[in-house]
Amino acid sequence: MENMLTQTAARPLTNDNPLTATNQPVIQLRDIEKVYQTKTIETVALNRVNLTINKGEFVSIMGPSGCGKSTLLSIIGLLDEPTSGVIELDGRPVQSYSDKELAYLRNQKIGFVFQSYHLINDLSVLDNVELPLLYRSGVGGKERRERAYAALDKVGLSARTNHFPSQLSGGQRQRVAIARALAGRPEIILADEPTGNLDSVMGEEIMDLLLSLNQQEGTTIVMVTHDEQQAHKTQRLIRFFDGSQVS
Ligand SMILES: Nc1ncnc2c1ncn2[C@@H]1O[C@H](COP(=O)(O)OP(=O)(O)OP(=O)(O)O)[C@@H](O)[C@H]1O
Repeated sequence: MENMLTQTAARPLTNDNPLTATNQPVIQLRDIEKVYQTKTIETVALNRVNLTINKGEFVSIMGPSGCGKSTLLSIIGLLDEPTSGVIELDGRPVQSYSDKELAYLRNQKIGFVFQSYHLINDLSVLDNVELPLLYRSGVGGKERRERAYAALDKVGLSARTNHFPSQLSGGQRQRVAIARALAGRPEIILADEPTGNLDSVMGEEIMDLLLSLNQQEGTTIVMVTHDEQQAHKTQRLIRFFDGSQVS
């Protein structure tokens, strides 16, 4: 593997670049409830969840199928709204942000990585990584390309920029998806079972990459996983059951 993040030199330690978790809350959930109502059934997906995640933390979330993990990530990532409760980002309730500020948070502060990669098969690796930057004001063509190359270099895929997703292994595809998130320079990465489709060797590689991002760049990571071993590599393991945090 060429030039993985794990092999790059750590950046100097500054307030913006902590090498370990800080005591500064970046995400706070207060009494979050999410109720899905269909014609026939009401499902309480999240039941009064209270959670604080500090800047620079790597937190994993585990729990049985249907206990609300993906709902929690969607709400933290501002893709979905809670039925009640307050979310604070950087100490400020999300409700107090303007639409413009919310769009900024969604697009720039937070990066998403999904189990099924969500790559576009007709686009090259480089174009996949550049794509979200097209929707960013203030990022011109030259900078887009530079950021995409840099992100692909970080995940060890600089030799694959002209490949298409179908020409890559599952682990490589997930690395492209991580590079796509990194090109946006997010402070927070929300990863929903990022190794769920991978065999154990490739899963380890992706996990090492996420650990390096957290340790070397200070990126806050919240990861849903079914893998106990991987969860134990993170700084904190939160268990959910039936919409509530149990430990
Ligand atoms: N759009 C929706 N409409 C109705 N019910 C929903 C909706 N999305 C999720 N649910 C329900 O909310 C509960 C929590 O779902 P969620 O996807 O958050 O669970 P999960 O822990 O991520 O599960 P898995 O591990 O299987 O992915 C489940 O009972 C699910 O059926």
